Amino acid sequence: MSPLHDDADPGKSPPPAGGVSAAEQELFGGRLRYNHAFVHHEGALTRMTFGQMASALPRMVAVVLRAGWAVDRRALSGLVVSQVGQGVTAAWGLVAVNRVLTELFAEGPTADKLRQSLPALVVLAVVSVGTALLAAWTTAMSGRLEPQVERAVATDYYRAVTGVEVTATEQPEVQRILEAGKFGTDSARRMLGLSVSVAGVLISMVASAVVLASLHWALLPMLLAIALPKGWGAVRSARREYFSRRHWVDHRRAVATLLQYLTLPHAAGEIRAHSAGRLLLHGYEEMSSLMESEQRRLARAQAYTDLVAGAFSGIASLGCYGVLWWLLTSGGLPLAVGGTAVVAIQTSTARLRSLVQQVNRMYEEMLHLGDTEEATRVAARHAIPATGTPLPEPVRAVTVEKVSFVYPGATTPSLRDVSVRVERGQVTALVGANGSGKTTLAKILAGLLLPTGGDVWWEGPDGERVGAHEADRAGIFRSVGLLAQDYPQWQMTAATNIAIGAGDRPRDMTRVEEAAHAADIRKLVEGLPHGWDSIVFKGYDRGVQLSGGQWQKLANARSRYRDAPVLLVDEPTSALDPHAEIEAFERLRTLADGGTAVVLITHRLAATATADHIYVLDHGHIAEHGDHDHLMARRDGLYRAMFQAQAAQYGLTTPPGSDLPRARAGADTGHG
Ligand SMILES: Nc1ncnc2c1ncn2[C@@H]1O[C@H](COP(=O)(O)OP(=O)(O)OP(=O)(O)O)[C@@H](O)[C@H]1O
Repeated sequence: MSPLHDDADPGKSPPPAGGVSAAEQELFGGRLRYNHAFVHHEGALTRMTFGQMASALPRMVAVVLRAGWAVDRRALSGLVVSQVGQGVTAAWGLVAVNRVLTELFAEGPTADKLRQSLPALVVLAVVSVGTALLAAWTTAMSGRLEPQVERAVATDYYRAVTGVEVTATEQPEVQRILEAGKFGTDSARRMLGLSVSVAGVLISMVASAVVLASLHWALLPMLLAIALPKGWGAVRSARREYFSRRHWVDHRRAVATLLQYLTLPHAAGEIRAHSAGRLLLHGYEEMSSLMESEQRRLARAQAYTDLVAGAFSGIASLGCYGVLWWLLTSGGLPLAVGGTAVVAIQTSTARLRSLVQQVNRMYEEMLHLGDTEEATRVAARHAIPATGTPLPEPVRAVTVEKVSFVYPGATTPSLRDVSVRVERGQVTALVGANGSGKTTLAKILAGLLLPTGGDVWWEGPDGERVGAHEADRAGIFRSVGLLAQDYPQWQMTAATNIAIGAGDRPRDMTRVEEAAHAADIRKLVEGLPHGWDSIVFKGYDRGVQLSGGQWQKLANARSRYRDAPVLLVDEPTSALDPHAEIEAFERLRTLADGGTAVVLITHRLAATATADHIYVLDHGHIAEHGDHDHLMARRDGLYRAMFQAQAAQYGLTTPPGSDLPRARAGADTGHG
């Protein structure tokens, strides 16, 4: 029996040997730790000494402030003014305390001393009201600014990420950097909040320091001596936490995935029918308990660091009060000044405690924000070029010429020396066994992948042509409608599911309805209680559940709505019933007859019988091509063998030499 299936309480079981849980081993095939990239990243970070980090902090604060300045200058200016104001009130408060103490410690009757100290007491009261008002202003302004800064940083990041070449996102290193950047977008918000309060505390501490130094110069270094060990401890703990988080990122993601599956509507049936829930939940418990052991390790290390920092800070406080004692007894400091110094040291150490906590968090947020910055930089480096040679107008044909393609990290090419011609007014079919390269070729035609060898030529009416490598890629995307094999199911309205096919154009409901009609889904959508505004996901108020085939029709409508000269459809009928399937293929034929270049990828060879040209892929190269009759005439041909195998399923195999059965679509339309 697998270790995952015993009834032991995973929370109580000891950490597994080698740090790999049975769940990790069984569900994910081994240890999930951020190794290669982590080491690389850590290398860069460990070079960042305390001093380097101290200088990086203002730079990151500047990033956040710049974003704040760009989105809401008034709120940012309000924040700065209120913070400086609070520093000034803190200094005034100390000066007023000093006045009050000086008056109270002076010679004379108590009533006189109280009267003399009254103005300073009034100043103290005004200062505290002023501080409260300024604090309220700070809260209002930062509440206004923080979400805007988060939005600005997140928008920059996601804009950059969605513009990255698909090939680059296939590189694990790039993928990880882009993924890590996700965590820093809300760090920008927290960073701003923390920067504001850290700035507030710092300003009031500087104000206290100035007042202290003006009372006696020796008091200032003492305050620093108390502060430094705590600062060191904070940075050390934050770095440790950050490294741990990076190291465990894959493990965390896997645990989150396990939980996600448990509530995923798509998986609900299998989870129950296959009893997968128990396995997943047990896996979750076991993997989380491994993370808990890491949390315990971190807590122990942090406690130790806090102890060391606290000890040094305590020794410094002791020294500070000793010097104060000595100054008072030796007559170097008046008693009233000593009293003020005690108040200043007390308030400063309280502020210091909160400063340390906030700097600690700020430091960690800074590292995450740094990841977002790095992700945005890497995304820019791998971005799809924004410019290029415009495509000929109108496009008449696309020629794939001696194209090879190797996926990043792959050892063998997925396409080898492939040449294909796609013309408007024709249906071009790509067929072949699983993994033979059809989808890869479609992605290359769509401009999503650039060939590693050869090129794809976009041809105009007079034979002028532009290669995909130097072409304006946005122009290629505009010229292609795509129905991918694993098309997305947008959990939005039915109308959006079609209109999102042309996200670069304003929505045109008449065309949405036409596209839906062409894909045989219009009647169904219009019959829903909320029609086009129905959300095609059950979790919402206006939510409805579509069947697999209905989803596929919606996706078909989407690719139609794009209304591009080239339409690439990858298994467009895999979920359709036989009648719907035949109709769908007939509609593709009609579309081609109307002037579209239709590229059809399918395993339903009855449909390819009507195609104008068929390319048969085998292990990444074109093994055969021609029309249906031509390919069927090849006695030992791959296409013929596949066609016969499919026909045999229906008991339609004919004796050698006799005519092979024709597909209904082909027979009906007379093509092929
Ligand atoms: N993102 C990827 N990274 C690495 N290799 C890939 C990737 N996508 C596909 N491949 C590999 O490229 C080869 C061709 O895959 P492709 O998806 O193009 O085949 P296909 O002909 O469309 O298959 P199917 O009929 O199963 O859809 C396969 O060996 C596959 O493993």
